[in-house]
Amino acid sequence: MSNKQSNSRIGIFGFGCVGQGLYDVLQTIEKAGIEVAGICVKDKEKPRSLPASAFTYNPQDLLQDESITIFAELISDADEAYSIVKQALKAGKTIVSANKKMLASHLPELIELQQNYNGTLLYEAAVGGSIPIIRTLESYYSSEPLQQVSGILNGSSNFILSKMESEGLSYSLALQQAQELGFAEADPTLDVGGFDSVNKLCLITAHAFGLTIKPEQVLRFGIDTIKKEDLEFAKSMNARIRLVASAEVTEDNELSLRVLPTLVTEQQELYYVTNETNGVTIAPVFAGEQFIKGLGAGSHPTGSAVWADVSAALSGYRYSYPKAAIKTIALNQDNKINIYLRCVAGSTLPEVNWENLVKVQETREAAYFTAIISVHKLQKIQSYLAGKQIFIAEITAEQATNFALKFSEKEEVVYS
Ligand SMILES: NC(=O)C1=CN([C@@H]2O[C@H](COP(=O)(O)OP(=O)(O)OC[C@H]3O[C@@H](n4cnc5c(N)ncnc54)[C@H](OP(=O)(O)O)[C@@H]3O)[C@@H](O)[C@H]2O)C=CC1
Ligand SMILES: N[C@@H](CC=O)C(=O)O
Repeated sequence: MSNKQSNSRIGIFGFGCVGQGLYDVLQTIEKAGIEVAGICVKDKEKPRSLPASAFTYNPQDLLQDESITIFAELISDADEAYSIVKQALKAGKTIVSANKKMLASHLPELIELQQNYNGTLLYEAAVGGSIPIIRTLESYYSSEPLQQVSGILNGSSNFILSKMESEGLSYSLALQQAQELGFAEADPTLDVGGFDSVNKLCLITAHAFGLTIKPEQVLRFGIDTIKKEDLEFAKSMNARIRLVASAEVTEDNELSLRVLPTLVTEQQELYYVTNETNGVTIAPVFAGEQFIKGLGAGSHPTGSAVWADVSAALSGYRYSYPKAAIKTIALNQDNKINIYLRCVAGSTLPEVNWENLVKVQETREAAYFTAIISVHKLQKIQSYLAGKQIFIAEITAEQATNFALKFSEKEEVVYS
């Protein structure tokens, strides 16, 4: 067995929730054999759990230290993370990152840098926290075509939805708890607005389908406008609302991507995924559907995923992006979905060739619609709808019918 790990020195960028988690894991695992060479942080005034001598405030102190074998980039600043990772890769070094925002924004360039300079970049912790999803797609499903990869990829949103649903917490109190527990991003809009799930979906798509997609290309609605009425609607359908990210191959053999609040029923695994847990379904063409569930955020679960990458990288593991070499699929967002839409009473919806747009119910405060719309058309009005207190969830055709049946004053709304 290789004894490569016994002489390894690691440089850690960031000592927040994840950085501390990795540090704890390294201290606890006997024979980890990794020496922490230094930790780079930003705030000189912050109280720390380690002596001041463990820290530096200048990234170059680590990046230019020739004795360091491997880096872990675990900071909350995506721009600075990009510059750290780029410099490390250009020097042909090995670096593990948890920064999905940075990774999804620069993936094609980061893949090229690894090829050009023979560096290594791993990022299991960036998707699904402790769930080994990237390595499963990359290594185990390197050659089998996949039909779908979908699931809950954001711990904070799931925590908020669970707490509102099971404990009746307000949205703002549940968000505050997610922040206090270290699950939320420095800017929680990334979590509740669905951006974080989009970034993770882009990373999944590169490994599962061989496509590098820009985050802006993905349809995205979050849970930031949710109200208790929406949870009551879901309950009346014997369902729960989950923020679901999905990459699926359509009937025309093209790839459709979206992040949407979605009604899930007791028959679906995602119904039972609660709090900061994430859950991902992989549907390979031959193997049959599989479901992986695990803690999607938090200090030690994420630290564990970083350590798994550090350990694998030190044994010579690197991603090969096997599906990119095959690249038989293109992105197409023309597939149609059924949606539930709640808006302020009297609001005007944009005219985008809705199909079956039905105003199911109107109260003094809100109007409730169901409709069919293509992913592409919904994406076109995504920015128009933002900021208008509109909540959208994907539902099934059966749920749309059942919702309409509950109200006798069903009214068809026809646009051009
Ligand atoms: N929290 C989680 O559960 C998960 C987080 N991630 C990702 O991991 C990364 C870290 O998240 P998390 O630990 O929660 O964040 P925290 O906010 O808890 O910690 C961020 C750390 O980054 C440091 N930092 C920020 N900017 C700089 C900079 N310019 N130079 C050096 N250090 C800097 C901070 O320094 P200082 O201590 O001085 O403030 C702090 O130590 C993020 O990319 C996040 O998206 C991924 C999976 C799960
Ligand atoms: N903010 C993220 C942290 C892990 O990726 C989340 O809530 O999932």
